[in-house]
Amino acid sequence: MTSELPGLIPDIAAPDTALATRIQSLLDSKTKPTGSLGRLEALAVQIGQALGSEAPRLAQPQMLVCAADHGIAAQGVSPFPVDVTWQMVRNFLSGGAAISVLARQHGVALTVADCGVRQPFEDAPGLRQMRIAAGTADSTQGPAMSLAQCEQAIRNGRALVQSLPGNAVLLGEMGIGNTSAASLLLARLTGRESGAALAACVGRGSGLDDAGLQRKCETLARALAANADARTPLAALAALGGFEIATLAGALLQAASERRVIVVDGFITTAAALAACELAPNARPYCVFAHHSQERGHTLMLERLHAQALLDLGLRLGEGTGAMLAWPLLQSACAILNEMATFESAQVSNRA
Ligand SMILES: O=C(O)c1ccc[n+]([C@@H]2O[C@H](COP(=O)([O-])O)[C@@H](O)[C@H]2O)c1
Ligand SMILES: Cc1cc2nc[nH]c2cc1C
Repeated sequence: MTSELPGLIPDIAAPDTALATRIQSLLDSKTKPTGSLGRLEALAVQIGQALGSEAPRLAQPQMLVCAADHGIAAQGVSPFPVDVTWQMVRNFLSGGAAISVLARQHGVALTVADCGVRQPFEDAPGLRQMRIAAGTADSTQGPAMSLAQCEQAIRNGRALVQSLPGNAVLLGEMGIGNTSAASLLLARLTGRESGAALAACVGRGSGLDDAGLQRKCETLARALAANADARTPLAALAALGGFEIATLAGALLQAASERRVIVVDGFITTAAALAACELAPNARPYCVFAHHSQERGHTLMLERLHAQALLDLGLRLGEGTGAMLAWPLLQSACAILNEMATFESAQVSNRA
């Protein structure tokens, strides 16, 4: 916890281990060999623990996609033009993007937040205006955000979740250049700042070729050098992150403080979770990591968070698509816990 910033980081309840034990016993009483539902059982325990109930019911899940632009994109670290962020947000809102389709398929409400896309948006249903600036500054030249901007983004994310109903949030993002910001956070927060160690944090993002990847690594090394003094989690988030990443970190912290279940999408959303959990380690048990992204560095990020992702589908889209695809597993975990018969109630013999 960062004590010098009163009110920025909410109090988050530590997980109730006695409750976890009770939920596991309940699962063990169901009509199945002990442990035979594998990781679905651990998921049921985690959801019950987060929601504080032996009979957890997921209610009014909210898909939140945070979007912003990145100054570092000017260095040619993405194969796509910056305008794609703005264009894709419009696509989210008009219902044609992958996340729009999947959220609709699963009956999950979709909210898109403009946290700092270069070009502003007119008001639209489903859009929250939370822009801090027209993209971050280029982190190869100095901090991407001021500390004040970063704090504002965290507060915006907290307010956003506070305004949404339900007890589960699914988090996703959009932002050309944001795999660079996420890799920079991974590199700084895990001390992998040069050579092969840095290269292990950096991937092809939305589709760089070999030469592009090489250039991206060199660019990120310059950004780390230009922000060598940003070493605390908050300073690193400000100097190397992005408006959408900081907003997501705030959203996650607020959701954890309200004991909501949090479904974390891919590489960039996990970077937000990494920063949030460095700021408030108690947030970690509320996070379900939806999928293992193809982006290089995600494995290291998940390791740092002691997390095993639910799915491994070779996804590298972002937007929250992996979180949305994992959602039915959370629903199944709750259904198992709430609806399965026990050996006793179904009069099934339990072992010889
Ligand atoms: O979520 C992921 O794991 C993921 C991996 C690679 C790329 N993306 C998406 O691609 C965009 C960033 O890619 P780039 O190459 O512009 O840094 C951004 O909009 C992300 O949502 C997302
Ligand atoms: C087209 C496109 C869609 C995306 N969705 C999330 N990130 C994206 C990046 C691109 C380039």
